[in-house]
Amino acid sequence: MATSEAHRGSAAEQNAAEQNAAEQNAAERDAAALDAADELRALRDRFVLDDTVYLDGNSLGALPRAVPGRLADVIAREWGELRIRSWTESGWWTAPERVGDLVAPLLGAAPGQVVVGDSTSVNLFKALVGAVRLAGDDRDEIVVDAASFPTDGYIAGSAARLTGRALRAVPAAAIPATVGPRTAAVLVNHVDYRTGELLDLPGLTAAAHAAGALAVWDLCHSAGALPVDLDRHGVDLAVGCTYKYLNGGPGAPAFLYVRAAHQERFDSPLPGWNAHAEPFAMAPAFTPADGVTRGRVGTPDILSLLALEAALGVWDGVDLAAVRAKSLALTDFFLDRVAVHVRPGAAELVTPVEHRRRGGQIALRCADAAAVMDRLIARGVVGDFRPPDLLRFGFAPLYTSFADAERAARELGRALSEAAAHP
Ligand SMILES: Cc1ncc(COP(=O)(O)O)c(C=O)c1O
Ligand SMILES: Nc1ccccc1C(=O)C[C@H](N)C(=O)O
Repeated sequence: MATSEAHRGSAAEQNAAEQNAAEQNAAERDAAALDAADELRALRDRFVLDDTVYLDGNSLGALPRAVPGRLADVIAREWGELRIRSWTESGWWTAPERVGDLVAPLLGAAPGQVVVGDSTSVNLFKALVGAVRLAGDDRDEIVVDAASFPTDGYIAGSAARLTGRALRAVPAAAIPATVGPRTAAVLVNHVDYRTGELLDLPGLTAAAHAAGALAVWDLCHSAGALPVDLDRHGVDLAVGCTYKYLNGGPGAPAFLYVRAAHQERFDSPLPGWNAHAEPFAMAPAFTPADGVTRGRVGTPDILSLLALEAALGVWDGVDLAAVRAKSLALTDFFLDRVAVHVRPGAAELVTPVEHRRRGGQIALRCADAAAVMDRLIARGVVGDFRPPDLLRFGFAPLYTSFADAERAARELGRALSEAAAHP
């Protein structure tokens, strides 16, 4: 009897294993079919990738193939041979505006409104103090989304102290009810770096405007991940980094958008000589340059800036609506596969399911998230951990495949089971 029960047990196990294998094959076929139908799939070849499933492009984008050769040329020829002549002959001096105009279409901005340079943090400072000055003296508070990336809150705090304004940090949902006749500027992150929630840029911008305030947006997690349409929605000022979905490389310079209508009155709190109308006149008095150039500060970081310029070549001929459609399809597929591979209760989804509220990443909450992510990375799937308990998975649509999403979900299920078995 014991033998026949053991026999029945192993037959049931074998059955389950066969069913799992069949389900797995079907999932891999589904992923392959989705990849075959993906109109962006050829773009993956524009990047240097390996066998790793790389889902951290929302922190550091992958390396575009065109960058190493271009950077080698900048170093050997433009710097090594032309030296100082390159400021004019190689177009170094005007690169911040030129590269800004390459970023602009990805933000839904007409030319002449985006300049590239400095870090996001520095540009946040310029944008916020600039916004307060544009708003005028009778407005004495800055409103900030309390869930912002920390640097936004820190810089807003300093901008408030320096300009003598109060800082009010409130949840994004409370912004429309918070803004009023005292509000100078509102600072919001377009996509929450933790939860991946996409905030309502048109609605919150309109709410700020209805109160007579300026809307300042941090686009770090949306630029290159989805259409932004700054011009169409009347955004006043915006900033964002270029090392995530724009693949500019570690520490790549950030961008600053100043709406054309505000440029004449935009008064930067960091008016370095590069922001001067005639920098080479080296005049003792400051006269701001026309246009978005007045958002510049000092000498641009040429190597990083030109690496970014080369990296932006991957966007040639790419339709942002197709990027967004693929991003949503990838994250939907990943969630479907997580439901299959992850034991119920082992991880909780914190990213909104609705498309209109989702950016380009998925975040899951689980116990021992840091250790789970370490296990997952050891299994060849790179996401990241954000304290206290989040696993983040960024799906950069230009180089992430549906097969990657399937493998990531499968390995996640294993990493979670392993972590539960060996706490
Ligand atoms: C929303 C947001 N703002 C700002 C930053 C960073 O700013 P910085 O480029 O100055 O490091 C990040 C990520 O690093 C971010 O996610
Ligand atoms: N710039 C970095 C440098 C080193 C490590 C991470 C970053 C990030 O960009 C973090 C990102 N902003 C985040 O949303 O977590």
